[in-house]
Amino acid sequence: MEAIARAHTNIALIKYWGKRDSQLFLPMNSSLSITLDHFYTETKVQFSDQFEKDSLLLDGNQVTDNEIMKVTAFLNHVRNLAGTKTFAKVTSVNHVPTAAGFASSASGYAALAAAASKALQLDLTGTELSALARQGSGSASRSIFGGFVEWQKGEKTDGTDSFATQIIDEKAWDISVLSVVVEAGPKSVSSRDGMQRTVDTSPFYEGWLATLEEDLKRIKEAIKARDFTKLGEIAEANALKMHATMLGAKPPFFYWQSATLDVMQKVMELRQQGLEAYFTIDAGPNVKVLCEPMNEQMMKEKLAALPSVRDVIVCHPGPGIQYLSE
Ligand SMILES: O=C(O)C[C@@](O)(CF)CCOP(=O)(O)OP(=O)(O)O
Repeated sequence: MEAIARAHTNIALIKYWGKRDSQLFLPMNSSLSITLDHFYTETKVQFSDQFEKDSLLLDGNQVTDNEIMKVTAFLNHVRNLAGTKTFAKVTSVNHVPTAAGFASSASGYAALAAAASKALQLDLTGTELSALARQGSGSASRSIFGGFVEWQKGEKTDGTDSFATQIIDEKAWDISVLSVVVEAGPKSVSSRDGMQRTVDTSPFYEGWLATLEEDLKRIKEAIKARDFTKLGEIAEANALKMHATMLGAKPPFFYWQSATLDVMQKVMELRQQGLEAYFTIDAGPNVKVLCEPMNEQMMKEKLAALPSVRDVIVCHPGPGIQYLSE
């Protein structure tokens, strides 16, 4: 029994940053993202009684024990749904600029959820697949769908109401998302550890949470109205608020390098000059710059000209889960 699936990465405009239940990957708040067309993970899963344990080949390399433990824990969810104890061989390839550490847990666990459930002939709905992928990595719940996607936090303690839904598909509104790759510095705190430390110790965390319902409501209005300015302003402010929370953590931490600030300041300067763009940043030094398609080439040239920028890849809204054959 085997299957292959492809899932694309996503960039959050309203960030997921903190869990209310770390076993079930239940978030403190709802989040909203754009699935990207250029970056994806392709994963093949084979179940066989011949296998004595789960194995994972990632980009042609065997992985660490910790990584295989996480995959086995995740596959146990799928095995429980299928009522089997069979082990699996997982082969995964990240089609992302690896040099930039773009290896995305979102596309990785979304592709794994889809391929593993398909291989075991579980005919899951998009909602069920999103809730399953969430238990591998929270942001993976969003990569099940294409276009603009909302992961509703849910209220139930068992997480059955915490899954993503598509707001508009990838063809409904074309926005340019420039992935700006800066110098890869020392390994920073993982998003999983970073959000946990922030929730546990930052006095700014409550203030962050208090603004999110309004941010989400207003950005959905902006999407409905195709109002790029409103969408960009909310997304940029939301990212900055998220990064502010970690500065108050114990011990404090941050992801930005000087190159990150170079890009942020250039985007603000260009906006002042009339070239409208907004930035968002996740748990790393790289920056995603939002602009309208008519400005993407100019933006790409301006950003690529910064000495600390290594690469600029132009993305657009991309598709949800795809099943492939050999
Ligand atoms: O994507 C976002 O909403 C914002 C972030 O990227 C950070 F900026 C968080 C992603 O966290 P994830 O890797 O999904 O954590 P997990 O559930 O502990 O695996």
